[in-house]
Amino acid sequence: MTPDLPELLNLREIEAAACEVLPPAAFAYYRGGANDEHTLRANREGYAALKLRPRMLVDVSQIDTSTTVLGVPLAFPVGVAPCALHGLVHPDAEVATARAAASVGSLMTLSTMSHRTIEEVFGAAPERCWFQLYLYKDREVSRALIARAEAAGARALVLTVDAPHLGRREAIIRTPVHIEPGTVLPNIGPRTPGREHLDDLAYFDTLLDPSLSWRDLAWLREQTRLPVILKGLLTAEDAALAAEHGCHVWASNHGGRQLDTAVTALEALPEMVEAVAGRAEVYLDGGISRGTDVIKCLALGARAVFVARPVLYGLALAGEAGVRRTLELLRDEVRLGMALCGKTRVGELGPELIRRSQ
Ligand SMILES: Cc1cc2nc3c(=O)[nH]c(=O)nc-3n(C[C@H](O)[C@H](O)[C@H](O)COP(=O)(O)O)c2cc1C
Ligand SMILES: CC(C)CC(=O)C(=O)O
Repeated sequence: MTPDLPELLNLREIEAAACEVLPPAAFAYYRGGANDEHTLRANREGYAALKLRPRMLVDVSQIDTSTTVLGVPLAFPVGVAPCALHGLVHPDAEVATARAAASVGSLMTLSTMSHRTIEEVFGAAPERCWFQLYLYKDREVSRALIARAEAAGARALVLTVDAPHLGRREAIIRTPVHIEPGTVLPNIGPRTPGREHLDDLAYFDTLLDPSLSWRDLAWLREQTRLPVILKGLLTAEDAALAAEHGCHVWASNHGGRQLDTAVTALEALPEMVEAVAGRAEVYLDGGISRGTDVIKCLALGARAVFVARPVLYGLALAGEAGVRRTLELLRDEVRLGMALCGKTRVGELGPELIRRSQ
């Protein structure tokens, strides 16, 4: 029997409980990483290797975990990363996630590959949504999505740049994702004739534009006035280029789902923050499951972090309430962790808080 939400004391327990109830194809799709899953594991393991240097005898009777991301106020420095196909595990899909995020003062990044429409999701979390864009070969379809996201109130556009093709996720080769016949995936348009035999992710792969390059950012700028964030960068070189192109930076290896053995975003963060040199905001995702993970990322220069799988697991367990429980656990852990580090505001989290283990 699935335990009640209050009995699940941390994100790992939420994951374990969700994995018991997930349908096999959703489990394979949500959990999996690319190839041998080295990067997937490294994402999690990296946080424990970084040791904290807490300060004592600081008045921590008042802790303020709030911050802003591109002007959006966050009650704590954690947002929801874009994830495709929330509807595999809950009928309210991305609407439930958006509501939960808004209810705790977080932020929802809506994936291009969603079950629910941009307007439905953004309506559930006004002023608290970003739109994640996968650029299609068919620019006209992408242009229309950008216009709709902007009209519906998106506060930023997140262009995913680490997936010219989908990585090789062997779990979903074995157990492919097939959406129920008759289900409309609102942002992918009708099937291209001749591609009907493909499963939904293999089909999505055929829509992506592998020619996407820095030159396309000029086209993107012409389509929108929204701030643009490049998601999936992992080097100082690319972070510097992003800032030169007027974009913000989202350090990520896509949850170990793209290039296996790629560096972790946590490892890459210090060089990226240095390269950006304050010209852009820098965010991070990958493997976050504890408040101390969040604190370490902020100490190394991230403005905020994002979580993907933990949110999907909360959704699978209990819809909106499950996502809320996931985010509340992180929020409370961030607050306690800051107090135990002797820090009262996120602005006080700096590199002196971290000691690298030998
Ligand atoms: C099931 C699933 C679907 C995802 N879908 C998207 C997506 O549509 N767009 C995107 O940019 N990233 C997508 N990602 C990557 C996440 O945004 C994130 O970068 C990654 O999962 C790392 O976070 P995590 O370790 O908290 O899962 C997806 C990840 C998962 C697990
Ligand atoms: C539709 C997919 C390409 C979503 C994705 O980014 C992922 O599965 O990692």
